[in-house]
Amino acid sequence: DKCIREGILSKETLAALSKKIIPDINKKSKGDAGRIGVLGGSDEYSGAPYFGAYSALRVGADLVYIITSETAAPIIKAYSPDLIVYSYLSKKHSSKISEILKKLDVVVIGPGLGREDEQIKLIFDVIETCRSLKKPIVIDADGLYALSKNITVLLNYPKPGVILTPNGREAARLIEAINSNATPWYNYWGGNVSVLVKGYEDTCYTSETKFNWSLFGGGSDRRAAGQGDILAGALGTFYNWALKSNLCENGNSTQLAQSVAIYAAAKFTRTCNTFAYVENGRNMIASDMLNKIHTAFDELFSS
Ligand SMILES: NC(=O)C1=CN([C@@H]2O[C@H](COP(=O)(O)OP(=O)(O)OC[C@H]3O[C@@H](n4cnc5c(N)ncnc54)[C@H](O)[C@@H]3O)[C@@H](O)[C@H]2O)[C@@H](O)CC1
Ligand SMILES: Nc1ncnc2c1ncn2[C@@H]1O[C@H](COP(=O)(O)OP(=O)(O)OP(=O)(O)O)[C@@H](O)[C@H]1O
Repeated sequence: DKCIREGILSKETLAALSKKIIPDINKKSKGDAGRIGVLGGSDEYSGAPYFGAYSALRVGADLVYIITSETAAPIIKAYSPDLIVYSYLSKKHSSKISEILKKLDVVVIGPGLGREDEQIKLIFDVIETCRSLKKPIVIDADGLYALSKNITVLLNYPKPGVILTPNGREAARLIEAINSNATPWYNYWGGNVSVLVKGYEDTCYTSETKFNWSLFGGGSDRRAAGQGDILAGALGTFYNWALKSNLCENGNSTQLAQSVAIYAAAKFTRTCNTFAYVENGRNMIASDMLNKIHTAFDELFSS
């Protein structure tokens, strides 16, 4: 079946590389398979950071931390005892946030963050802290809204880089904010920032065009709220694993690691969607996809 438009990476190569990044689980210590943080949640949205964090954990990170608002924290704790939830998502706790960021492998910014000025400014500070710590980050949802309000904040972000995951509308907002014809918009921030534009086709753009691809097929027609959050959390875990795998024989390529992690997360989310849709039909919701993580993971990544 022809369901990927190829750069130099064929869909077979992407599938093989995404299997290669999955770490062994034997003889490891807690933390070796990843410490992922999700910054998001607000008065309105407690589900989005939960979906993201739970997905990162179920995909295989050992420890997943949520940094969220005081209002969302107790709600998320009640959803799951498996997540570590801090109620520090406010300016007054900046130093506590920085301490938590230091121990993370990947930081996922944005699910359910909301669009209050205070939270948006806080995200700019978080990005600056991540830059100085050279933390890989994934930015989704309202994190992308924040980025559109200060589009230069990611310029020349250092390795191991950033992955942005806009839906069509969020991509349009970023393009409007960039407002330049000088370069393809997705290369605006420099070589270490890659972009997944989600939709009927998922398209991966890196600064190395040879690692770009587009994926369609699978999934279902059901567009339940929260699917993007599931993708962003899973991507946090896959990105960490891809960075730690030696995918290139000659040195490490950030862009290849990003491309493979994005492929793993996009394909995984579509496969969870397919399985959940088969069982629930048009009544499917994002929580049904969380129940299909094991089956989807086995289908895609077991050797
Ligand atoms: N259970 C929850 O707590 C959820 C919270 N969410 C959060 O809600 C916040 C806002 O996200 P939204 O996606 O609503 O914000 P957007 O500003 O991206 O979308 C606003 C509205 O635009 C429309 N839209 C979205 N994508 C479109 C597209 N490609 N083409 C045309 N129209 C489109 C939708 O009707 C949407 O309600 C985010 O922080 C997000 O994480 C969502 O993740 C859904 C689940
Ligand atoms: N028309 C479509 N057909 C098939 N799959 C789709 C379609 N639109 C989105 N998807 C898939 O759904 C997943 C999430 O994308 P979506 O556009 O729903 O994100 P989002 O709007 O950020 O989600 P959220 O509701 O969590 O904010 C991706 O894996 C994407 O490939």
